[in-house]
Parts: sequence; structure tokens; C-alpha cells
Amino acid sequence: MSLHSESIRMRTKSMQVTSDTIYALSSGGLPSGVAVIRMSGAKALEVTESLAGSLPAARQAVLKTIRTRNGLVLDRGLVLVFPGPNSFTGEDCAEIHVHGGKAVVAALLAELATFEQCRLAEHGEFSRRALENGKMDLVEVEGLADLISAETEMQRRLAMEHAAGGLSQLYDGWADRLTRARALIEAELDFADEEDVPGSVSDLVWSDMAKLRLELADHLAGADFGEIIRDGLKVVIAGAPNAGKSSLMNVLARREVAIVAEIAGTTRDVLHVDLNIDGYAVKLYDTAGLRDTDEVVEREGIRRALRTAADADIVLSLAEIGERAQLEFPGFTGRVVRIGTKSDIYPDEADGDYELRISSATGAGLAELHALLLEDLRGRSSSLSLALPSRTRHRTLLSDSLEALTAAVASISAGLDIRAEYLRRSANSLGRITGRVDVEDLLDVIFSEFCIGK
Ligand SMILES: Nc1nc2c(ncn2[C@@H]2O[C@H](COP(=O)(O)OP(=O)(O)OP(=O)(O)O)[C@@H](O)[C@H]2O)c(=O)[nH]1
Ligand SMILES: [K+]
Ligand SMILES: [Mg+2]
Repeated sequence: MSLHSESIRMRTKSMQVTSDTIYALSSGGLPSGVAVIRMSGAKALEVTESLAGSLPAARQAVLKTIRTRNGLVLDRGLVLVFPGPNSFTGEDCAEIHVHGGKAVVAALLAELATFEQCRLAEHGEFSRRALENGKMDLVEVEGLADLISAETEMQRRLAMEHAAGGLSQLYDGWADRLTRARALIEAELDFADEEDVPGSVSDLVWSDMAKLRLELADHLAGADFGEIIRDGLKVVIAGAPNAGKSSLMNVLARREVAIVAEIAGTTRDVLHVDLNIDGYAVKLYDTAGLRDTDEVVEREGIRRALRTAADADIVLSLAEIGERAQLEFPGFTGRVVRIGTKSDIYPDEADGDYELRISSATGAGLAELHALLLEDLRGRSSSLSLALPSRTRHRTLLSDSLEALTAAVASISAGLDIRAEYLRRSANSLGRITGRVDVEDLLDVIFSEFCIGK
């Protein structure tokens, strides 16, 4: 077993480790044209053979009649086997593709349950086994989960980058550089009197580490954008009562999400819809109109409105063009877009000082609002690459790694052993993102690049 899977096994020890063969309906809701039932574990092939009469060649789809052990025909369908370790989980795996009728699938699952040591898989258990067997690292598993829940094109691309190992490759590459630097330093420390070690490698090491520090900082700066792609851009509609906030929400959502009325103070709760703006997920919030009031429920609504605005990426501050309201959003440091509403009844272009003038009634200005949001989104990324961190977990560990690397580079007057220790910590934090360890690599580099074992 590799050190990698060893470390993951240790980390996941608290999880249930069993030798059960698991099965599940891996395709979506029923009824459907085809339903895929997946199996993984020691008995997967034996069970498949029992159901299909014989086993197809590895990784080849063959049409079979699927029967219970009593000879009752369940269905005809494609059968595939993936003997381990060349499978998704690393264990023996099989797939049976049957017709996606509820009774067909129920009958097949019931038959599977009759086999010893076979049981229905728990949530994510196939992926967990793949992780435990070193088939995927943590970032890839997270990416796979994101890929399955992706609803917009950008979410899909980001998830694909993670699931396919793009991000892991980056982190592994950096961890290798840190390990190499440490190896060179350790060699200088331990074997400085031996001839085979280059005299002073320090300059090379530290200039590469300074470069790596910049790359890491640059990458970390992309976390904001990565999180916005994954979680959606938070856009909050705020403004005075009757400014037309709920009307805008409804027209952007293309359905009657919020109650619209002439009565000021109609909206109390924070309402929310998910939009897809050219492939980007946008979370749009409608909030209570902001004003001084003694009414208890409305006051609570206003408190929630301000709290939601404080958390926003963008606040759309709406005011009826004739009203000229000036609003404050305490705690919010992002972009406020001042929007004048009901332009259909205020045709004078010179009225008020607004970035945009809209009418939810006629649709005027909505294309410009759409363009503004899209431009804002695109402006948040400095590169075209989607190898971006997208979770708080990534951000925290990358910050730890950067902090340690910064300390290593900056501690010029400290001993090499101390600086090497900072490098170790930096690599360790990267390794914790993907779930890899680097001890073995360190030894490999030391013993392969220098003939110090003489
Ligand atoms: N002419 C015109 N009327 C509008 C427009 N947008 C909204 N209104 C009207 O303005 C009134 C208030 O609209 P709402 O969307 O409920 O306003 P709001 O900002 O959500 O109000 P509160 O929830 O009470 O804070 C309603 O009578 C709407 O029909 C518009 O673009 N043009
Ligand atoms: K209203
Ligand atoms: Mg409203």
C-alpha cells in the first residue's frame, strides 16, 4: 500500500470500513429509459455472474438476460464488469443497465439484497472507497461532488477542472518543489563537508521559493472568484419601500416569486432565487424596504435586509427616479450599483444620478443590468484558468501554506534548519488539501540526486 492511501486510510479510520459489497441505483429518478445499478466489492463479480448467467469480458458491455436465483426473468440489459484495481473504487465493480421502471429496479435491488454481505450503499460510499483506495484525492472527490451538483456551465467547468485533477496537479507540483528545496537544504546541512553536494544551493533554492510564494499568493487571490463560481454571485436588491425591488426580482426570475403591491412595506422576509447569467450562478435576494419604522415585523425585516446586504457581493440600490433617496449599507464594502426605477413614468434622462435606469414594467434597462452583472463577474477573474480554489477548506490550507512559505523566505537571519521546517509546514498544508504526504518523496529526492550513501 502506498503512503498516500495509508495516510488516507488513517484519516478515514473513523469512517465505517467494511468488506461489504455495496450496490445502488446510480442513475437518476425513476421512471427513466435506462437505470444503472452499480456494485462494488469482493462479491460484485460473483453476484453479477449469478444474475447474468455468465460474466462478460472486463469493461465490455454485453446484452444479458437478468434472472433471479430462482430463474425468474427480471429484465434484459447491458452488463459490464470492471475487475479491481482498474475500476472507479479500486475494488471489483459491476454495472447492470436495465429498463428504468420502478418495479424493474425494485425487483433487481430486492434480488441483490438476498446475497450475503451485500447491502445498499450509503451516501457517497463509492467515492469514499475510491478515496480510501487512492483512486482519487480529496480535491478530486470534492470536484466530483461539485460536478454532480453543477447547474451552470461555469460550475461544470470549475468542477471538471477539480475532478479531473487539474488543481491536484498544481498542488502536487508545488509540494514537489517545496520537497526538493528541503532536500537540497537538508543535504547542505547534513553533508556540507562532502564533495558530491554542490557548495551553496541556497541562492537557487531561495529564488525558486520566492517565485513559488508569488504563484501561491496569486492562486489564493483567485479563491474569491472560485467561490463565486461554485456558490454563486450574491446580488442583493435593496432600497426604500415601493422602489420596485420585488418587481425587479420577479422580472429577473421570470416568475411571481415576490408579492408586489402599492403598499409600502410589502416585503418582510428575505426572498431568494437562483439565476443563471451566461453560465454563471447568481443568487438574487429581494429584501424589505429600508425606512424608519416602529412596526415590529417590518423592523425585523429591515434588520434582515441590512444583514443580507452586508453579506452581498453586489448591492443593487434601488430608488424611484423621482425620489432621490440616498441609502447606507453598514458593514458592506463591495460594489453598490445605484439604479433608478420606473423609468416608464420618468422619461427625463437627466432626472437623478443613477448608474442605470430601469423599468420592470416595460423591461427598459434590463439588458444593461444583465450586461453590468456579466461584466462584473468577468472582471473578477484575472486569468482564463479555472484551476481555482473554491472552498473554505482550500482557502484556509492555502493561507497556512503561504504563511509558512513567507516565513521561510523572509527569515533570512534564521538558521537553515528553521527555514527548512517552515518549508515542511508549507508543503504539509498543501498535502492536506489533496490528502497526500511527502515524507517518502523527501527521502527519494535526497537519495536520488546526491550520491551521499557511499
Ligand atoms: N410604472 C411602474 N410601476 C412599477 C414599476 N416597478 C414597480 N412598480 C410599482 O411600484 C409598486 C411597488 O412595487 P414593489 O415591487 O412591490 O416595490 P418594493 O420595492 O418591493 O416594495 P416593498 O416590498 O414594499 O419595499 C407596485 O405598485 C408596482 O406595480 C415600474 O417599473 N414601473
Ligand atoms: K410595495
Ligand atoms: Mg417588495
